[in-house]
Amino acid sequence: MQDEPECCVLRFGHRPGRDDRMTTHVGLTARALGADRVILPDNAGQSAETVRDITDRFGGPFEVELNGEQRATIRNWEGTVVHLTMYGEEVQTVQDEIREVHAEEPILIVVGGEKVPFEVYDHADWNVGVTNQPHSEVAGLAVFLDRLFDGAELDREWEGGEQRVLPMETGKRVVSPEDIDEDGTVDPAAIDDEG
Ligand SMILES: C[S@@+](CC[C@H](N)C(=O)[O-])C[C@H]1O[C@@H](n2cnc3c(N)ncnc32)[C@H](O)[C@@H]1O
Repeated sequence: MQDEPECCVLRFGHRPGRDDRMTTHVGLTARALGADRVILPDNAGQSAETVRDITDRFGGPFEVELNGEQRATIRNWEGTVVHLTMYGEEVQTVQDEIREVHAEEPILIVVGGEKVPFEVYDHADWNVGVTNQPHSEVAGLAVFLDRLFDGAELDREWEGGEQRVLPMETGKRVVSPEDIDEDGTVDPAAIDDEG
């Protein structure tokens, strides 16, 4: 997040068609929950477009990169590499140590799709399990980011974009960022009820 060393998510592997929604959701979850960048495989162009479009509409900063050299990106990462896997160490055991290291250096969080090769396990500084049960890369990423940022990502401020959602008990309210004062007050005339 802002004012910290970079947090980047790498989606390892992508099967066009079958993985489209999952890969898109990895990108959207990375953006929403505090990462600065997502690296998607170069055959995931449609997912990249969707995540960029959401960033344009709802704000950033957040970078989306397409990169076919995934193994090299992991190997050459200058910082800490965390690989999320059901076979890894318990997140609750290693989260404090990873948070301390991330305060000093960039972190690359690798999530798989299809089978992840052993060299990724071998190269990672930490292989981390969000439980040791099989589930999904999106769920694992969400829990891990929340543990990494200790909940601070929920209060993140967004810059730019075209719209902000106003949280409310019932219904949907969306305004333009320009209609929100620095103290968070919203111009009542700007409120656009969407039903
Ligand atoms: C559906 S799994 C498929 C894993 C694949 N069959 C393999 O053996 O490498 C896709 C991804 O979800 C993530 N994942 C699944 N369960 C997880 C868990 N318990 N903790 C952390 N990540 C998990 C991992 O990143 C994994 O690569």
